Amino acid sequence: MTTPQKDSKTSDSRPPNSNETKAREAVSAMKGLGVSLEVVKPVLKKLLKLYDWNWELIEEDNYRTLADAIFESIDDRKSVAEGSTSSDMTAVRHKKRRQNIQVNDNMEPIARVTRPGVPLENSSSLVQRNSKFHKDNDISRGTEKVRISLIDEIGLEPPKFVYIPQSITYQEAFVPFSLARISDDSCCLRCKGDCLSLRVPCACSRETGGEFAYTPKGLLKDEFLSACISMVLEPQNHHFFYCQDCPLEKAKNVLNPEPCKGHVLRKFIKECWRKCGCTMDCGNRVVQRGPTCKLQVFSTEGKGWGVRSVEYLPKGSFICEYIGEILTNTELYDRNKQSRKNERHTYPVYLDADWGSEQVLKDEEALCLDATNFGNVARFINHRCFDSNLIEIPVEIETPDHHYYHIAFFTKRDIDPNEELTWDYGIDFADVDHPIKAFECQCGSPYCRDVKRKVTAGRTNKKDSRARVTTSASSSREPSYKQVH
Ligand SMILES: C[S@@+](CC[C@H](N)C(=O)[O-])C[C@H]1O[C@@H](n2cnc3c(N)ncnc32)[C@H](O)[C@@H]1O
Repeated sequence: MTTPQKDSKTSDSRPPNSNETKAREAVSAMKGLGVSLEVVKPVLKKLLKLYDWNWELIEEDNYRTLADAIFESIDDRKSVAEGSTSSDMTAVRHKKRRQNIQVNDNMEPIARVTRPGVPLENSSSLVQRNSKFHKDNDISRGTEKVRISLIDEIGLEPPKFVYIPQSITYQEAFVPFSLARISDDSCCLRCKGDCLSLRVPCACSRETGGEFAYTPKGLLKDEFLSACISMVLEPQNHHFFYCQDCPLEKAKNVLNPEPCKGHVLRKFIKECWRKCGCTMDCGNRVVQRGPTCKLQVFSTEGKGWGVRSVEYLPKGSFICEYIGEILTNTELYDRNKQSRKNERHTYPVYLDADWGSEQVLKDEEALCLDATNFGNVARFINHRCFDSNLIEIPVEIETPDHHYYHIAFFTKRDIDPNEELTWDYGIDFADVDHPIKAFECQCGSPYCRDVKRKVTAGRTNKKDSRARVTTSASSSREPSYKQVH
Protein backbone atom coordinates (compact mmCIF):
# COMPACT_ATOMS: atom_id res chain seq x y z
CA MET A 1 0.00 0.00 0.00
CA THR A 2 1.22 3.47 -0.79
CA THR A 3 2.62 5.27 2.23
CA PRO A 4 0.84 8.55 2.83
CA GLN A 5 3.07 11.60 2.42
CA LYS A 6 3.88 13.17 5.73
CA ASP A 7 3.74 16.82 4.65
CA SER A 8 0.47 16.63 2.70
CA LYS A 9 1.92 18.22 -0.42
CA THR A 10 -0.35 19.20 -3.27
CA SER A 11 -0.01 17.81 -6.75
CA ASP A 12 2.28 20.67 -7.79
CA SER A 13 5.15 19.42 -5.64
CA ARG A 14 4.92 15.80 -6.81
CA PRO A 15 7.03 14.24 -9.52
CA PRO A 16 5.17 14.57 -12.87
CA ASN A 17 3.76 11.05 -13.02
CA SER A 18 3.07 10.63 -9.31
CA ASN A 19 -0.63 11.40 -9.67
CA GLU A 20 -0.88 8.91 -12.48
CA THR A 21 0.75 6.17 -10.36
CA LYS A 22 -1.47 6.96 -7.42
CA ALA A 23 -4.56 6.96 -9.61
CA ARG A 24 -3.55 3.58 -11.02
CA GLU A 25 -3.08 2.21 -7.49
CA ALA A 26 -6.46 3.57 -6.43
CA VAL A 27 -8.16 1.99 -9.43
CA SER A 28 -6.45 -1.31 -8.71
CA ALA A 29 -7.55 -1.20 -5.05
CA MET A 30 -11.13 -0.56 -6.12
CA LYS A 31 -10.91 -3.36 -8.67
CA GLY A 32 -10.21 -5.62 -5.69
CA LEU A 33 -13.62 -4.59 -4.35
CA GLY A 34 -15.20 -5.41 -7.68
CA VAL A 35 -15.60 -1.79 -8.83
CA SER A 36 -14.85 -1.10 -12.48
CA LEU A 37 -12.63 1.64 -13.88
CA GLU A 38 -15.64 3.44 -15.40
CA VAL A 39 -17.24 3.76 -11.97
CA VAL A 40 -14.03 4.73 -10.13
CA LYS A 41 -12.81 7.40 -12.57
CA PRO A 42 -15.49 10.12 -12.19
CA VAL A 43 -15.71 9.69 -8.40
CA LEU A 44 -11.93 9.84 -7.99
CA LYS A 45 -11.76 12.98 -10.13
CA LYS A 46 -14.44 14.66 -8.01
CA LEU A 47 -12.74 13.68 -4.75
CA LEU A 48 -9.34 14.94 -5.88
CA LYS A 49 -10.86 18.29 -6.74
CA LEU A 50 -12.72 18.42 -3.46
CA TYR A 51 -9.63 17.54 -1.41
CA ASP A 52 -7.23 19.76 -3.34
CA TRP A 53 -5.36 16.71 -4.65
CA ASN A 54 -4.50 15.61 -1.15
CA TRP A 55 -3.98 11.91 -1.84
CA GLU A 56 -3.47 11.13 1.83
CA LEU A 57 -7.13 11.65 2.53
CA ILE A 58 -8.07 9.38 -0.33
CA GLU A 59 -5.54 6.66 0.42
CA GLU A 60 -5.96 6.41 4.17
CA ASP A 61 -7.45 3.28 5.71
CA ASN A 62 -7.00 1.41 2.50
CA TYR A 63 -8.95 3.88 0.32
CA ARG A 64 -11.99 3.94 2.57
CA THR A 65 -12.90 7.52 1.56
CA LEU A 66 -12.85 6.56 -2.08
CA ALA A 67 -14.84 3.37 -1.46
CA ASP A 68 -17.28 5.40 0.61
CA ALA A 69 -17.71 7.99 -2.11
CA ILE A 70 -18.18 5.34 -4.80
CA PHE A 71 -20.90 3.57 -2.87
CA GLU A 72 -22.51 6.90 -2.01
CA SER A 73 -22.56 7.79 -5.69
CA ILE A 74 -24.21 4.46 -6.43
CA ASP A 75 -26.74 5.14 -3.63
CA ASP A 76 -27.27 8.62 -5.05
CA ARG A 77 -28.04 7.29 -8.47
CA LYS A 78 -30.57 4.95 -6.87
CA SER A 79 -32.04 7.84 -4.83
CA VAL A 80 -32.38 10.03 -7.91
CA ALA A 81 -34.25 7.21 -9.53
CA GLU A 82 -36.45 7.10 -6.42
CA GLY A 83 -36.84 10.91 -6.30
CA SER A 84 -34.89 11.68 -3.05
CA THR A 85 -31.95 14.10 -2.60
CA SER A 86 -29.29 12.12 -0.75
CA SER A 87 -26.63 13.67 -3.01
CA ASP A 88 -26.99 16.89 -1.05
CA MET A 89 -26.04 15.01 2.10
CA THR A 90 -23.05 13.47 0.36
CA ALA A 91 -21.75 16.88 -0.69
CA VAL A 92 -22.19 18.22 2.85
CA ARG A 93 -20.33 15.25 4.35
CA HIS A 94 -17.33 15.65 2.06
CA LYS A 95 -17.34 19.45 2.42
CA LYS A 96 -17.25 19.08 6.21
CA ARG A 97 -14.30 16.74 5.93
CA ARG A 98 -12.54 19.23 3.71
CA GLN A 99 -13.18 22.09 6.13
CA ASN A 100 -11.16 20.19 8.72
CA ILE A 101 -8.04 20.32 6.56
CA GLN A 102 -5.57 22.88 7.83
CA VAL A 103 -4.10 25.06 5.11
CA ASN A 104 -0.93 27.14 4.83
CA ASP A 105 -0.69 30.73 3.57
CA ASN A 106 -0.97 29.53 -0.02
CA MET A 107 -4.13 27.66 0.89
CA GLU A 108 -2.34 24.33 0.48
CA PRO A 109 -3.31 21.56 2.91
CA ILE A 110 -0.62 21.13 5.59
CA ALA A 111 -2.09 18.60 7.98
CA ARG A 112 -4.48 15.74 7.80
CA VAL A 113 -7.44 15.42 10.09
CA THR A 114 -7.28 11.68 10.40
CA ARG A 115 -3.87 10.44 11.44
CA PRO A 116 -2.44 7.21 10.09
CA GLY A 117 -3.31 4.33 12.41
CA VAL A 118 -6.56 5.93 13.56
CA PRO A 119 -8.99 3.18 14.57
CA LEU A 120 -11.46 2.33 11.86
CA GLU A 121 -14.38 3.25 14.13
CA ASN A 122 -13.28 6.86 14.08
CA SER A 123 -12.85 7.16 10.36
CA SER A 124 -15.36 7.59 7.63
CA SER A 125 -16.55 4.08 7.07
CA LEU A 126 -18.60 2.45 4.41
CA VAL A 127 -19.87 -0.20 6.77
CA GLN A 128 -20.92 2.24 9.46
CA ARG A 129 -23.44 3.84 7.15
CA ASN A 130 -25.59 0.79 7.14
CA SER A 131 -25.96 -1.41 10.20
CA LYS A 132 -26.52 -4.53 8.11
CA PHE A 133 -22.85 -4.35 7.05
CA HIS A 134 -20.69 -5.86 9.75
CA LYS A 135 -17.18 -4.60 10.51
CA ASP A 136 -14.55 -5.17 13.12
CA ASN A 137 -11.38 -3.23 13.74
CA ASP A 138 -9.51 -6.25 15.12
CA ILE A 139 -11.07 -9.70 15.16
CA SER A 140 -8.08 -10.97 17.15
CA ARG A 141 -9.16 -8.79 20.10
CA GLY A 142 -5.56 -7.71 20.59
CA THR A 143 -4.23 -11.26 20.84
CA GLU A 144 -2.06 -10.85 17.71
CA LYS A 145 0.79 -8.36 17.28
CA VAL A 146 -0.99 -6.85 14.26
CA ARG A 147 -4.64 -5.90 13.98
CA ILE A 148 -6.78 -8.11 11.77
CA SER A 149 -9.70 -6.10 10.47
CA LEU A 150 -12.94 -7.41 9.03
CA ILE A 151 -14.99 -5.58 6.44
CA ASP A 152 -18.29 -6.58 4.94
CA GLU A 153 -19.60 -5.00 1.78
CA ILE A 154 -22.50 -7.30 0.98
CA GLY A 155 -24.29 -7.93 4.28
CA LEU A 156 -22.85 -11.30 5.41
CA GLU A 157 -23.69 -12.82 8.78
CA PRO A 158 -20.93 -11.98 11.30
CA PRO A 159 -18.76 -15.06 11.89
CA LYS A 160 -19.44 -16.95 15.12
CA PHE A 161 -16.23 -18.25 16.64
CA VAL A 162 -13.70 -17.36 19.31
CA TYR A 163 -10.38 -15.98 18.04
CA ILE A 164 -7.39 -17.80 19.53
CA PRO A 165 -3.81 -17.02 18.47
CA GLN A 166 -2.47 -20.48 19.35
CA SER A 167 -3.89 -23.97 19.00
CA ILE A 168 -5.07 -25.71 22.14
CA THR A 169 -6.07 -29.30 22.83
CA TYR A 170 -9.75 -29.99 23.28
CA GLN A 171 -9.45 -33.10 25.48
CA GLU A 172 -7.96 -36.38 24.34
CA ALA A 173 -5.18 -35.28 21.99
CA PHE A 174 -1.73 -36.40 23.14
CA VAL A 175 0.47 -33.32 22.64
CA PRO A 176 3.40 -33.55 25.02
CA PHE A 177 5.80 -30.58 25.08
CA SER A 178 8.79 -31.24 27.28
CA LEU A 179 12.46 -30.31 27.30
CA ALA A 180 13.35 -33.97 27.88
CA ARG A 181 11.94 -34.93 24.47
CA ILE A 182 14.39 -32.56 22.75
CA SER A 183 17.84 -34.13 22.77
CA ASP A 184 20.78 -31.77 23.36
CA ASP A 185 22.21 -32.44 19.91
CA SER A 186 18.95 -31.67 18.08
CA CYS A 187 18.77 -28.09 19.35
CA CYS A 188 21.29 -25.25 19.64
CA LEU A 189 21.98 -24.90 23.35
CA ARG A 190 25.23 -23.03 22.79
CA CYS A 191 24.05 -20.56 20.12
CA LYS A 192 23.80 -16.86 20.88
CA GLY A 193 21.99 -14.11 18.97
CA ASP A 194 20.88 -14.96 15.44
CA CYS A 195 21.52 -18.49 14.14
CA LEU A 196 21.21 -17.31 10.53
CA SER A 197 24.41 -15.30 10.91
CA LEU A 198 26.49 -18.39 11.80
CA ARG A 199 29.20 -19.44 9.35
CA VAL A 200 28.31 -23.08 9.95
CA PRO A 201 24.55 -23.56 10.46
CA CYS A 202 23.61 -24.98 13.87
CA ALA A 203 21.87 -28.28 14.65
CA CYS A 204 18.43 -26.74 14.10
CA SER A 205 19.12 -26.63 10.34
CA ARG A 206 19.52 -30.43 10.17
CA GLU A 207 15.84 -31.03 9.39
CA THR A 208 16.20 -28.81 6.29
CA GLY A 209 19.37 -30.48 5.04
CA GLY A 210 21.95 -28.40 6.90
CA GLU A 211 20.67 -25.07 5.62
CA PHE A 212 18.05 -22.87 7.18
CA ALA A 213 14.74 -22.55 5.33
CA TYR A 214 14.63 -18.78 5.83
CA THR A 215 16.56 -15.88 4.31
CA PRO A 216 17.83 -13.08 6.60
CA LYS A 217 14.76 -11.07 5.45
CA GLY A 218 12.49 -13.69 6.96
CA LEU A 219 11.33 -15.10 3.61
CA LEU A 220 11.39 -18.75 2.61
CA LYS A 221 14.37 -19.59 0.44
CA ASP A 222 13.35 -20.09 -3.21
CA GLU A 223 14.77 -23.59 -3.46
CA PHE A 224 12.98 -24.80 -0.33
CA LEU A 225 9.72 -23.17 -1.42
CA SER A 226 9.93 -24.74 -4.89
CA ALA A 227 10.52 -28.18 -3.38
CA CYS A 228 7.48 -27.76 -1.10
CA ILE A 229 5.30 -26.60 -4.00
CA SER A 230 6.36 -29.57 -6.07
CA MET A 231 5.33 -31.94 -3.25
CA VAL A 232 1.83 -30.51 -3.36
CA LEU A 233 1.47 -30.14 -7.13
CA GLU A 234 3.32 -33.26 -8.25
CA PRO A 235 3.03 -35.67 -5.34
CA GLN A 236 3.49 -38.60 -7.73
CA ASN A 237 7.18 -37.56 -7.97
CA HIS A 238 7.67 -37.87 -4.21
CA HIS A 239 7.72 -40.51 -1.48
CA PHE A 240 4.47 -41.75 -0.01
CA PHE A 241 3.83 -43.34 3.35
CA TYR A 242 1.07 -45.93 3.65
CA CYS A 243 -0.61 -46.53 7.01
CA GLN A 244 -1.58 -50.05 7.93
CA ASP A 245 -4.68 -48.72 9.62
CA CYS A 246 -5.37 -45.32 8.05
CA PRO A 247 -7.15 -42.82 10.35
CA LEU A 248 -8.46 -40.96 7.31
CA GLU A 249 -10.10 -44.08 5.86
CA LYS A 250 -11.43 -44.99 9.31
CA ALA A 251 -13.04 -41.55 9.50
CA LYS A 252 -14.83 -42.32 6.25
CA ASN A 253 -15.93 -45.81 7.15
CA VAL A 254 -15.20 -47.11 10.66
CA LEU A 255 -16.47 -50.66 10.12
CA ASN A 256 -14.98 -51.33 6.74
CA PRO A 257 -12.17 -48.85 6.02
CA GLU A 258 -10.49 -48.92 2.63
CA PRO A 259 -6.71 -49.37 2.41
CA CYS A 260 -4.65 -46.24 2.94
CA LYS A 261 -4.31 -44.14 -0.22
CA GLY A 262 -0.95 -42.86 1.00
CA HIS A 263 0.34 -39.66 2.56
CA VAL A 264 3.13 -37.82 0.84
CA LEU A 265 6.26 -37.45 2.93
CA ARG A 266 6.34 -33.68 3.44
CA LYS A 267 9.29 -31.37 4.02
CA PHE A 268 9.31 -29.81 7.48
CA ILE A 269 10.71 -26.50 8.63
CA LYS A 270 12.29 -26.74 12.07
CA GLU A 271 12.48 -23.56 14.12
CA CYS A 272 14.71 -22.86 17.13
CA TRP A 273 12.81 -23.01 20.39
CA ARG A 274 13.06 -22.75 24.19
CA LYS A 275 15.99 -25.12 24.64
CA CYS A 276 18.04 -23.16 22.09
CA GLY A 277 20.47 -20.46 23.22
CA CYS A 278 19.61 -17.91 20.48
CA THR A 279 17.41 -14.85 21.00
CA MET A 280 13.76 -14.41 20.07
CA ASP A 281 14.97 -12.25 17.14
CA CYS A 282 16.85 -15.21 15.67
CA GLY A 283 16.08 -15.54 11.95
CA ASN A 284 15.11 -19.17 12.48
CA ARG A 285 12.03 -18.14 14.50
CA VAL A 286 9.45 -16.86 12.02
CA VAL A 287 6.24 -18.81 12.50
CA GLN A 288 6.41 -18.72 16.31
CA ARG A 289 6.44 -14.90 16.24
CA GLY A 290 2.98 -14.90 14.62
CA PRO A 291 1.56 -12.90 11.72
CA THR A 292 3.18 -9.55 10.91
CA CYS A 293 1.42 -8.52 7.69
CA LYS A 294 -1.77 -6.48 7.45
CA LEU A 295 -4.49 -9.04 6.89
CA GLN A 296 -8.14 -8.30 6.38
CA VAL A 297 -11.16 -10.60 6.44
CA PHE A 298 -13.63 -9.47 3.76
CA SER A 299 -16.88 -10.55 2.16
CA THR A 300 -16.43 -12.43 -1.12
CA GLU A 301 -18.96 -13.20 -3.81
CA GLY A 302 -20.18 -16.75 -3.39
CA LYS A 303 -17.56 -18.05 -0.94
CA GLY A 304 -18.57 -16.31 2.30
CA TRP A 305 -15.73 -14.58 4.09
CA GLY A 306 -12.23 -14.57 2.65
CA VAL A 307 -8.82 -13.17 3.57
CA ARG A 308 -6.68 -10.62 1.77
CA SER A 309 -3.53 -8.70 2.51
CA VAL A 310 -3.94 -4.94 2.27
CA GLU A 311 -0.25 -4.58 1.45
CA TYR A 312 2.11 -6.03 -1.13
CA LEU A 313 3.77 -9.28 -0.06
CA PRO A 314 6.87 -10.77 -1.66
CA LYS A 315 7.15 -14.45 -2.56
CA GLY A 316 8.01 -16.65 0.43
CA SER A 317 6.34 -14.40 3.05
CA PHE A 318 4.89 -16.04 6.14
CA ILE A 319 1.18 -15.20 6.43
CA CYS A 320 -0.20 -17.04 9.44
CA GLU A 321 -0.61 -20.46 10.97
CA TYR A 322 -3.70 -22.63 10.78
CA ILE A 323 -4.92 -22.43 14.37
CA GLY A 324 -7.72 -24.41 15.98
CA GLU A 325 -8.66 -26.93 18.62
CA ILE A 326 -6.34 -29.94 18.55
CA LEU A 327 -8.61 -32.97 18.28
CA THR A 328 -8.05 -36.66 17.88
CA ASN A 329 -9.60 -38.08 14.76
CA THR A 330 -12.09 -39.92 16.92
CA GLU A 331 -13.17 -36.68 18.55
CA LEU A 332 -13.62 -35.09 15.14
CA TYR A 333 -15.61 -38.08 13.95
CA ASP A 334 -17.86 -37.82 17.04
CA ARG A 335 -18.32 -34.07 16.52
CA ASN A 336 -19.39 -34.58 12.96
CA LYS A 337 -21.77 -37.37 13.93
CA GLN A 338 -23.41 -35.13 16.52
CA SER A 339 -23.67 -31.98 14.45
CA ARG A 340 -26.78 -31.37 12.46
CA LYS A 341 -26.51 -31.23 8.68
CA ASN A 342 -26.07 -27.48 8.41
CA GLU A 343 -23.72 -27.26 11.37
CA ARG A 344 -20.99 -29.48 10.01
CA HIS A 345 -17.43 -28.93 11.04
CA THR A 346 -16.11 -27.42 7.88
CA TYR A 347 -12.90 -26.10 9.31
CA PRO A 348 -10.75 -29.14 10.28
CA VAL A 349 -7.37 -30.01 8.80
CA TYR A 350 -5.67 -33.36 9.36
CA LEU A 351 -2.11 -33.39 10.71
CA ASP A 352 -1.22 -36.42 8.63
CA ALA A 353 2.39 -35.71 7.72
CA ASP A 354 3.62 -38.47 10.04
CA TRP A 355 0.78 -40.97 9.97
CA GLY A 356 2.40 -43.47 7.69
CA SER A 357 5.72 -43.61 9.52
CA GLU A 358 4.19 -45.90 12.15
CA GLN A 359 2.42 -49.10 11.30
CA VAL A 360 -0.55 -48.50 13.56
CA LEU A 361 -1.26 -45.10 15.00
CA LYS A 362 -2.83 -44.81 18.43
CA ASP A 363 -6.15 -42.94 18.38
CA GLU A 364 -4.85 -40.13 20.57
CA GLU A 365 -1.94 -39.56 18.16
CA ALA A 366 -3.85 -39.13 14.90
CA LEU A 367 -4.59 -35.44 15.24
CA CYS A 368 -6.35 -32.67 13.40
CA LEU A 369 -7.03 -28.97 13.92
CA ASP A 370 -10.66 -27.89 14.05
CA ALA A 371 -11.14 -24.13 13.65
CA THR A 372 -14.94 -24.23 13.61
CA ASN A 373 -15.47 -22.81 17.11
CA PHE A 374 -11.97 -21.64 18.06
CA GLY A 375 -9.48 -20.46 15.47
CA ASN A 376 -7.52 -17.60 13.96
CA VAL A 377 -7.61 -15.65 10.70
CA ALA A 378 -6.60 -18.76 8.72
CA ARG A 379 -10.08 -20.22 9.19
CA PHE A 380 -11.28 -17.64 6.66
CA ILE A 381 -8.82 -18.52 3.89
CA ASN A 382 -10.77 -19.93 0.96
CA HIS A 383 -9.87 -22.77 -1.33
CA ARG A 384 -8.50 -22.45 -4.85
CA CYS A 385 -7.77 -25.49 -6.99
CA PHE A 386 -4.18 -25.98 -8.04
CA ASP A 387 -3.00 -22.38 -8.63
CA SER A 388 -3.65 -20.94 -5.16
CA ASN A 389 -1.25 -18.21 -4.02
CA LEU A 390 -0.47 -19.79 -0.63
CA ILE A 391 1.13 -23.07 0.35
CA GLU A 392 0.82 -24.82 3.68
CA ILE A 393 4.10 -26.12 5.15
CA PRO A 394 4.51 -28.29 8.27
CA VAL A 395 6.65 -26.66 10.94
CA GLU A 396 8.30 -28.35 13.92
CA ILE A 397 8.65 -26.02 16.89
CA GLU A 398 8.05 -27.43 20.36
CA THR A 399 8.37 -31.14 19.77
CA PRO A 400 10.39 -33.34 17.44
CA ASP A 401 7.45 -35.75 17.51
CA HIS A 402 5.57 -35.09 14.27
CA HIS A 403 2.18 -36.27 15.49
CA TYR A 404 1.67 -32.65 16.40
CA TYR A 405 3.16 -29.85 14.35
CA HIS A 406 2.23 -26.41 13.08
CA ILE A 407 0.79 -25.67 9.65
CA ALA A 408 2.13 -22.39 8.33
CA PHE A 409 0.99 -20.54 5.21
CA PHE A 410 3.57 -18.91 2.94
CA THR A 411 3.11 -16.99 -0.31
CA LYS A 412 3.97 -18.98 -3.45
CA ARG A 413 4.56 -15.79 -5.45
CA ASP A 414 4.45 -12.00 -5.05
CA ILE A 415 1.02 -10.84 -3.90
CA ASP A 416 -0.61 -7.54 -4.87
CA PRO A 417 -2.40 -5.41 -2.28
CA ASN A 418 -6.00 -6.57 -1.79
CA GLU A 419 -5.51 -9.84 -3.67
CA GLU A 420 -7.49 -12.65 -2.05
CA LEU A 421 -5.27 -15.21 -0.31
CA THR A 422 -6.14 -18.82 -1.13
CA TRP A 423 -4.79 -22.30 -0.54
CA ASP A 424 -5.57 -25.60 -2.13
CA TYR A 425 -7.49 -27.63 0.47
CA GLY A 426 -6.64 -30.77 -1.48
CA ILE A 427 -10.29 -31.70 -1.79
CA ASP A 428 -11.13 -34.61 -3.98
CA PHE A 429 -14.43 -33.36 -5.40
CA ALA A 430 -15.15 -36.79 -6.85
CA ASP A 431 -14.93 -38.56 -3.47
CA VAL A 432 -18.59 -39.37 -2.85
CA ASP A 433 -17.76 -41.45 0.27
CA HIS A 434 -16.28 -38.53 2.08
CA PRO A 435 -18.03 -38.14 5.44
CA ILE A 436 -18.79 -34.52 4.72
CA LYS A 437 -20.05 -33.24 1.42
CA ALA A 438 -17.68 -30.99 -0.47
CA PHE A 439 -18.89 -27.51 -1.37
CA GLU A 440 -19.56 -26.37 -4.88
CA CYS A 441 -16.26 -24.82 -5.85
CA GLN A 442 -16.32 -21.17 -6.93
CA CYS A 443 -12.54 -20.76 -7.00
CA GLY A 444 -12.49 -19.47 -10.58
CA SER A 445 -9.24 -21.27 -11.37
CA PRO A 446 -8.84 -22.53 -14.94
CA TYR A 447 -7.69 -25.77 -13.30
CA CYS A 448 -10.74 -26.14 -11.04
CA ARG A 449 -11.16 -29.80 -10.04
CA ASP A 450 -14.87 -29.58 -9.32
CA VAL A 451 -15.73 -31.44 -12.51
CA LYS A 452 -19.39 -31.95 -11.58
CA ARG A 453 -19.92 -28.25 -11.19
CA LYS A 454 -18.07 -27.58 -14.42
CA VAL A 455 -20.22 -30.12 -16.24
CA THR A 456 -23.39 -28.43 -14.93
CA ALA A 457 -21.98 -25.05 -15.85
CA GLY A 458 -20.96 -26.48 -19.20
CA ARG A 459 -24.58 -27.22 -20.01
CA THR A 460 -25.32 -23.52 -19.98
CA ASN A 461 -22.00 -22.58 -21.52
CA LYS A 462 -20.91 -25.23 -23.96
CA LYS A 463 -17.85 -23.22 -24.94
CA ASP A 464 -16.33 -23.77 -21.49
CA SER A 465 -13.52 -26.22 -22.19
CA ARG A 466 -12.03 -26.04 -18.71
CA ALA A 467 -13.51 -29.34 -17.56
CA ARG A 468 -10.89 -31.14 -19.61
CA VAL A 469 -8.06 -29.32 -17.90
CA THR A 470 -9.76 -30.01 -14.59
CA THR A 471 -9.61 -33.76 -15.01
CA SER A 472 -5.90 -33.86 -15.67
CA ALA A 473 -5.14 -31.45 -12.85
CA SER A 474 -7.22 -33.52 -10.50
CA SER A 475 -5.35 -36.72 -11.20
CA SER A 476 -2.01 -35.13 -10.44
CA ARG A 477 -3.05 -33.58 -7.15
CA GLU A 478 -3.24 -36.19 -4.43
CA PRO A 479 -3.49 -34.23 -1.19
CA SER A 480 -1.32 -34.85 1.79
CA TYR A 481 -3.44 -32.59 3.99
CA LYS A 482 -7.10 -33.11 3.67
CA GLN A 483 -9.48 -30.51 4.83
CA VAL A 484 -12.84 -31.93 5.72
CA HIS A 485 -15.81 -30.30 4.00
C1 LIG B 1 -12.34 -22.79 5.95
S1 LIG B 1 -13.80 -22.07 5.48
C2 LIG B 1 -13.28 -20.62 4.63
C3 LIG B 1 -13.98 -19.40 5.15
C4 LIG B 1 -15.43 -19.30 4.78
N1 LIG B 1 -15.56 -18.74 3.44
C5 LIG B 1 -16.22 -18.49 5.80
O1 LIG B 1 -17.04 -17.67 5.41
O2 LIG B 1 -16.05 -18.71 6.99
C6 LIG B 1 -14.33 -23.19 4.26
C7 LIG B 1 -15.69 -22.89 3.67
O3 LIG B 1 -15.63 -21.74 2.83
C8 LIG B 1 -16.36 -21.93 1.63
N2 LIG B 1 -15.40 -21.97 0.51
C9 LIG B 1 -14.05 -21.98 0.58
N3 LIG B 1 -13.50 -22.00 -0.63
C10 LIG B 1 -14.52 -22.03 -1.51
C11 LIG B 1 -14.58 -22.09 -2.93
N4 LIG B 1 -13.50 -22.14 -3.70
N5 LIG B 1 -15.81 -22.12 -3.50
C12 LIG B 1 -16.93 -22.07 -2.75
N6 LIG B 1 -16.93 -22.02 -1.40
C13 LIG B 1 -15.75 -22.00 -0.78
C14 LIG B 1 -17.05 -23.28 1.77
O4 LIG B 1 -18.32 -23.04 2.33
C15 LIG B 1 -16.19 -23.99 2.78
O5 LIG B 1 -16.90 -24.98 3.48
